[in-house]
This record gives sequence, C-alpha cells and structure tokens, in this order.
Amino acid sequence: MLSENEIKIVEYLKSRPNKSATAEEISDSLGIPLSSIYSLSQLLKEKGYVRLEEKKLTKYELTDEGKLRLQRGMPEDVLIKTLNGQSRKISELKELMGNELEIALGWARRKNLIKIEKDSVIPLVKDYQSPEVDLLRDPSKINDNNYKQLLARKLISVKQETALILSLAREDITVVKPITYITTDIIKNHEWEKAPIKEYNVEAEPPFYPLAKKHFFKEFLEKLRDVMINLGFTEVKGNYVELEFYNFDLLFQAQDHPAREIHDSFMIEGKGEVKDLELMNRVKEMHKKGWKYEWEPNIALRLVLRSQTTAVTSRVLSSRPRPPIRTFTIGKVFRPDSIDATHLIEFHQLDGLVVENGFAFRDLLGVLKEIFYQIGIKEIKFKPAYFPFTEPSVEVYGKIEGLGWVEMSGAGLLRPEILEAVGIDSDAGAWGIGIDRLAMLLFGLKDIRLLYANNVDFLRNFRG
Ligand SMILES: N[C@@H](Cc1ccccc1)C(=O)O
Repeated sequence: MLSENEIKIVEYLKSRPNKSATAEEISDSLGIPLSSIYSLSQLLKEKGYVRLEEKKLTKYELTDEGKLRLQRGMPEDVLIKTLNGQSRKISELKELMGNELEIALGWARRKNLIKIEKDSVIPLVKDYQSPEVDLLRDPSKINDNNYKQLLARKLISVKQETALILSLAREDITVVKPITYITTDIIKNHEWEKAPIKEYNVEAEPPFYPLAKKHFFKEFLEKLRDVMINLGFTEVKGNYVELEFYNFDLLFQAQDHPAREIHDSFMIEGKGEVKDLELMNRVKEMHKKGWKYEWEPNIALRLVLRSQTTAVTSRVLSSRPRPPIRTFTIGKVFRPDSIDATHLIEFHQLDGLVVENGFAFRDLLGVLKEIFYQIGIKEIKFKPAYFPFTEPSVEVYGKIEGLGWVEMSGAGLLRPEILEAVGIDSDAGAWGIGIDRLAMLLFGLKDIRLLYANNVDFLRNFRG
C-alpha cells in the first residue's frame, strides 16, 4: 500500500524517459520538500518500488568575479572593444581602463588578439568575445574539459555534491484506502479486515492557532479603571470637543493663560453654549475678582479639543452634585506638539475628584499613594507645584526600577474660588495622571508610539 505522496513519486518516475530522477528534481517538480522525498524514497525502496543510487555530481557556481565578468565581459574583451580596430598608446588605454589594462594585455597577447609595438597596442581582430563569457552565461555547458581555465581565472567555484537517484523497480501501483475513522458499519461488514487502519501519528505538530487577546495598552487602561473602581470611585465620561469654559474658565485658568494660546490647544471652529447663565456669571465674577481683568464670554464659548481630562471634572462640578463625591475619568486629551519617541499629540489622562467634608491635603496624598501602589508603583514622593485650579498643589513623582524618579501626576485641593462659583460648600481634592508615559516606562518601551502599535507580530510576541 502506498501513500498519496509515494504514489505521486512512482507516477513521476513512470513519466520520465529513463524512468529515473534525482531527489532534487522530484522535489522541484512535485513541490514536496526535499527532506520528505528522502524519507519517502527509503519507504519506496523497502516496498520494492524503487532502487536508490548515490552519485557524485560536480557543481559549478559563478563567483562574484564570475558574475561581474558575465555582465561586463572579460578584460581582454573590454580591451578589443576599446581599441575598436585602431592602434592606441598604452598610456591612453591606461587612462581608459585603469588597473584592468595589465590583465587585459596579458590575456589578449596570449590569445593572439593584439600585438605590442613600442608603446602602442595594435589589434589583430576587430571584435572579440571570450568563450569564457559564453560558459558563464550557461553554466550547464561547463564540464570536466573546460572548467580549469574558469577556475584558474577565479570565475567559478567547484563543489562536489552527492545526488540521490531514484529509478523505478516496479510499475504496478496498488492503492488501498486506509481506514482513518472506525464506524459500526466498518466493524459489522468486516471491512477492517481488508484495509489497514491508519496509525495515529502522535508526534505530528498540531496547527498553531494564536488566541485573540486584547491590546496591551487597552488592558492597562482597563486595569487603571479597575483600580479606581475598587477604591470606591465612580467613572464619568466627557467629550473630546469641549468648550473652553469647561476646559479652562471654570477651572480658574485666566483667558490670557499661555495654555490657551492657539498653538497650545487644538482649536475647533464654531461656538458652544452654556445653558446655566447663573454659573457663567459666577465664573465671570471669579475671574474679575481673582485675576482682575474683563472676562470675555465669547472666549469661554470657543471650542477646543480638550487639553486635560480635568475638563470632565469641571463638568462634574458644574452639575453641582451633592457631596460626598468620588469620581474619575480616563480618556484622551489633545495637545499640539511634534511627535517623537516621547511625545504624542493625543494621549491619555486619568483625572480624579473627591468632594467630602473635612477632606484634607493629607487625605489627598493618601489617596494618590494608594492609587499608585495599586498600579505597581510602591514608592512616591511629592513636590510643591502650581496649577491654576488647586492650592496647595503638588507634583507626584514615582520610582521606577532602573530609571529613578519620574513625574507622574499633578494634584491639589480645589481652590475655594471654584467651589464657590459652582456652589459646593465642602472640601475637595483633584488630580490628573499622565497615563501614556507611565505605561511606556512600566512596559519598558523605548518609544511611546509603540503603545499604539498595530503590528500583529509585535503584539503577539509582546509580553506586557
Ligand atoms: N490637568 C493637569 C493635572 C492636574 C489635574 C487636577 C489637579 C491638579 C493638576 C495637567 O494636565 O497637567
């Protein structure tokens, strides 16, 4: 009994004029890997279908020099072409042919193509093409008689190979379909006695089906969400397109604050609307009193792509919720910048808000410590800082193995001006954490853009 591929090999040998072929030829013609042909030929031999014979073959391969000469011609060819039937001075030829000239002269003389008189070269032929080049063009013409010259001129290399030759020993092919699946019928009808039962190949490699998995950065964002929810915070969401009123004004960021310059936020055409006119008025008073300038409602109604998720916190505050409040938001923010390995123009922030009677600065630091601990950053320290909407304010630094202290967050107690404007009579703390750079450092990535990688091979092999 023969397998499918064994049958193919026998059929192939039958089709050959001398009923034989090398393993390589069979592999090329049938598209079966050479290694399989080797093992199948052993099986065919054992079953008496083929005879095997090993034969030493000489293989000629072009060297780099050979490939070059095939393109350009041999130096003596170039010389004859350069002479073009006319005598020329050696010095002139040297200019034209450089170092190649000496070799060319030597071979051209030996082949009787030129004569040298005094300092001139006189051609004896008008055209010439070396037989060497013909052989290089068609290496199958190279044989025991003509290879030596090519070898001496370093145009070819010679390799000895052993070829396996299969020749047909028997032509009658019997095909018996083996039983691969046993049914009750096969047992009842005694078919199992007539055909062989295919053995299991317990060593066969199973096909590889990669499991679908989430993008590692998405998983990281989900982990942050879980951390916040476990700490008793409720998630809130906002829009990417936001009024300057919520992104800046309500947060006590003056209208001439540098972050509001056209090159520091993405501006969007059109105007927004604030329905709560009383709130607008109170924000206006807050700016007048605090920053001492004429607050311009038209500026507040301009649209931007939110530059901080604190805009979402601002929306929460503007709805004048009843304390106690613990909310957080995770989302994209947008800032113009030039994109490189550490800068993106859209990235993620996590902003949080706590409004509770008696919520003190120490409590805020405690919450931050807990959040970072849960993310895996066990050591943090605080540095005094400034934000328009908080007082006192801090920057939070976290320690990352091998990198040292890295700035991760801004935080503070909300300014009384803001709480007064939104009508909340309670203590409140807020913070904003930059997520992308943090993720990049925790994942040990050298380029922040890899967080958005969509290269499936990279993602499949990346162990976050
Ligand atoms: N929004 C600030 C961070 C911050 C949020 C809340 C309070 C204090 C600071 C930033 O983007 O840098």
